[in-house]
Amino acid sequence: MLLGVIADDFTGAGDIANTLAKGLPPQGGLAVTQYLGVPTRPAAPEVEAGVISLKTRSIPAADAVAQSLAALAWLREQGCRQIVFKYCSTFDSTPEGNIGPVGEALADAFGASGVIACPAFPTVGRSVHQGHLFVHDRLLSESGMQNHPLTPMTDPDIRRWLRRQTRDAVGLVASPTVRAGAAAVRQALAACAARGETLVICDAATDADLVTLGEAAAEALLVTGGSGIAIGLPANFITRGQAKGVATAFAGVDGPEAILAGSCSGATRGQIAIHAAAHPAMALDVDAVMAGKIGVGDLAEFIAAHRGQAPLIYSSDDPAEVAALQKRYGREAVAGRLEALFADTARALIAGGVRRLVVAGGETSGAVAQALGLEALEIGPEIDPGVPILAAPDGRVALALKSGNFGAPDFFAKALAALAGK
Ligand SMILES: Nc1ncnc2c1ncn2[C@@H]1O[C@H](COP(=O)(O)OP(=O)(O)OP(=O)(O)O)[C@@H](O)[C@H]1O
Ligand SMILES: O=C(O)[C@@H](O)C(=O)CO
Repeated sequence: MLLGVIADDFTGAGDIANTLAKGLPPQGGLAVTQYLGVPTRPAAPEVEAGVISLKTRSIPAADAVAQSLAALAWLREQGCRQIVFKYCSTFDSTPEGNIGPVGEALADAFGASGVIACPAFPTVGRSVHQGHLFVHDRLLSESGMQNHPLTPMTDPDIRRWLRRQTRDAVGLVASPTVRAGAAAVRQALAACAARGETLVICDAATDADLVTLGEAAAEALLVTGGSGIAIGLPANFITRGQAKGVATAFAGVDGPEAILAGSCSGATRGQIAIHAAAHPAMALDVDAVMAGKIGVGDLAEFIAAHRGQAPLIYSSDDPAEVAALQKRYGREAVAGRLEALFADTARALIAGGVRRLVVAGGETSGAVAQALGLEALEIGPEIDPGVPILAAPDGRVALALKSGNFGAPDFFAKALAALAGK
């Protein structure tokens, strides 16, 4: 294994696995496997990039650090020459972490400083200008992310936001330097390192900027960022003759289907509205869930009753209703209960014969993927930017795990068709 990724959530892991598998024309990408948690066995010899999916975005910082270091240890045992710490393109974190604590702990493990930190993902509108993160033409803090149920993002100055989480000062490599090319970036990162800046926010507004950052990072032991930071990395290994450059393949999986949505993002709620207008959809009554009046049996029954019609179950609600529920029950309690319900339901559905499963939301997908106990997934073609098809190695089940903000308006129907190989 050449390249190892430590991802702080499951959909984010799929996102960067997709980027690494695609690579850039004409070279192509790497042979990628996504692992669910730290694997207990060595990687298969053909794997060139291994992406370890953790669920560390919203847990206490010390736990996130411990899990990330365990992932690092396994990836080093597999011989990785470079590690990427993948977090969200909207920099999802709290003032306590976990981007800062995990980033610095990984840097310490390598004795590294002047480490790139870049969440930019221009294909889906995330760009960094003078250290400020934008979602399309809105500052992060006015993009809807200020209402996120777990990690409300209220400061678009991600250098300042990250500094609240870190031990050391945070650097900035702004776009004039990035536009000056890889050598200028390397020089600026070295200057940051000399000033004691462990993590360095790097501007990027286009894929070309990310390719430059990737080129600048060719020899770096550690890189951190959103999936965009990986755009240029496969080429480094392929041009050096260390990796072959492969195209992804997927034959399709047919059979019963289900869609589960726990994401409350604007994008997911829009996708739910479009899907529910033409397909069976069950809106969860969260008060009834919290009271134990609705359980796995009810959800599994709904899916079974609508087999073949692309049935959807969702807990997603608008920010005001989410805030009211959180006030009533506590943020962690309601999130935990819903995630457990979706996870147990997914396990029951797969046991009952469902073979195509679409899940919306990173935390929700993490809970579901853990419950399914799949250790490794192969990366198939991209459904929409940032969302690949994921296939169980035995070819029995195919999954689409969608980050909250990703996907076209008709994503759910599109994903089920893609999982069937259509
Ligand atoms: N109606 C609701 N009220 C309160 N919390 C909810 C509700 N529905 C879902 N949740 C919780 O909100 C969280 C949503 O996070 P999740 O990561 O699944 O989606 P997301 O944040 O939109 O996606 P991503 O992390 O990929 O951007 C989950 O913990 C989920 O259980
Ligand atoms: O970077 C992103 O936006 C996604 O991969 C993600 O991590 C959302 O959970």
